[in-house]
Amino acid sequence: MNQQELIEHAKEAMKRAYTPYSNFQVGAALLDADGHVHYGCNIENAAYGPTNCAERTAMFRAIADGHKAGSFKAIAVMGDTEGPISPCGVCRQVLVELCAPDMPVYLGSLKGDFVKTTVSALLPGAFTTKDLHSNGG
Ligand SMILES: O=c1ccn([C@H]2C[C@H](O)[C@@H](CO)O2)c(=O)[nH]1
Ligand SMILES: [Zn+2]
Repeated sequence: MNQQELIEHAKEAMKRAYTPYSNFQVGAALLDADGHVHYGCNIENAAYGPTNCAERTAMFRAIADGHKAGSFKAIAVMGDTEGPISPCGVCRQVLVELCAPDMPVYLGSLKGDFVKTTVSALLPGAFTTKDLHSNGG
C-alpha cells in the first residue's frame, strides 16, 4: 500500500461523511500492521458538539476492532480544501495517543495538494501519558 493508494482510500471514505450542517466532507484511511485499511468520515450532529472528525472515526473504529495503540502504519486524510487539509487540535491529540510519534500522516486535498508529515510534527509539546505519570499520577 503506497501513499497514493492510501490517499485514494481517504477520498473514498469522504463519500461516507454525514455532514448536514457544514456540508464539508472529510475522509480518513488508517493503515494497520496487517496492511488493512480502516475508513473514517466526519459524522455531524444537530447539537454540533458530538460531531466526530474523520480521523478520530478511523482510529476509534480500528481500536474497537482490536488493533493496538501504536501499531498503525500510516493515516491519510482528504478534504475539499485550498491546500492540504489540516487536522483539528482534538484529532492531533488523539493521533499522539494512539499512533507512534514517527508514523507518517498524509494530508491531501481534492485539488491534488499533498504533504507528508508525522504525528509528532503535528503536535509539538503534546501532553501525553508521560506527563501524567511524571507527577505520580
Ligand atoms: O481535519 C478535519 C477537519 C474538519 N473535520 C470535520 C469536522 C466537521 O464535521 C467539519 C467542519 O469542521 O469537518 C474533519 O473531520 N477533519
Ligand atoms: Zn478533528
